[in-house]
Amino acid sequence: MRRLIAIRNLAKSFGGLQAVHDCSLDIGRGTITGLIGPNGAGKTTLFNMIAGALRPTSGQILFEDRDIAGLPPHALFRMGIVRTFQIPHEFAEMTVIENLMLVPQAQTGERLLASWVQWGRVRAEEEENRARAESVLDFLQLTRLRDERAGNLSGGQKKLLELGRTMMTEARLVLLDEPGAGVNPTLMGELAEMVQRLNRERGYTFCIIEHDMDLIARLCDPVYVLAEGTVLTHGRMEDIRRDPRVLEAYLGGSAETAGSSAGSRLSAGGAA
Ligand SMILES: Nc1ncnc2c1ncn2[C@@H]1O[C@H](COP(=O)(O)OP(=O)(O)OP(=O)(O)O)[C@@H](O)[C@H]1O
Repeated sequence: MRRLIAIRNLAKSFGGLQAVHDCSLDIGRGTITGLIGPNGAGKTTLFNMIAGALRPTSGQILFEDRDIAGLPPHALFRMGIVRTFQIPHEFAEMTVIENLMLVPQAQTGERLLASWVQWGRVRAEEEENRARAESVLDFLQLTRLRDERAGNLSGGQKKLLELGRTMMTEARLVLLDEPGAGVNPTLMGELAEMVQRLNRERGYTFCIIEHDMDLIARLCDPVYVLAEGTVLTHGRMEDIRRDPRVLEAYLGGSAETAGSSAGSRLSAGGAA
């Protein structure tokens, strides 16, 4: 498997707290890689560093062998690293299709002078953009909601729209932050299917943080387990579920936080 991302000895401290340390992992090209771990394990901090929202204290993030650690989000976006958020950030007053058409960067139409002197080209770009947005809606089976205000969508539909927004870019690596949070089981199934199709048919590589272990088991291979800021183990979910060190990490985490049953989180049918 060729690597798309190689993280080497990554660390991030907040004052005296080492949120991530000695963290090394690979994201293979064309994989759907999962990232799990108890609360406070450092998953979001790691995502923030890959997406450029946080500058690492030390270590490397190699994207196709180029060190991208510390590059700003817009530079990473241009390279095809796209992050979607736990809370979808649609423009509520705009329609679904308008939300999609907003995404492409640096269109000719956004440059005032160009819009005066290159009117034909601007029109052509806009038509191309609209056609792409229509095909995204078709792919996500959201065409019936094309002219709906995005603010009126359900939580799960907003997540599909968020996935659609990544499809309007030249995404190479999509970082999905808890796609399953707050989504009903039917839409969860649709979302999972879309991720699989984007992976299979469009060659997107995904890295997913998720507390729903069934969703992780369904989608991800490999799965990395983070605990106390570093990689505890990685492998297939069915092996990870049986790993006593993983159970131990979750038991420790749950004792400090929610107090829920760590065993049931990891067993089939349980969410963290
Ligand atoms: N901006 C920050 N300033 C100070 N401490 C932070 C900051 N962000 C995260 N931390 C701390 O870093 C540690 C790792 O947090 P992080 O959010 O990365 O964990 P997580 O695995 O994503 O947890 P969860 O599953 O609960 O979202 C925690 O102890 C957290 O309190």
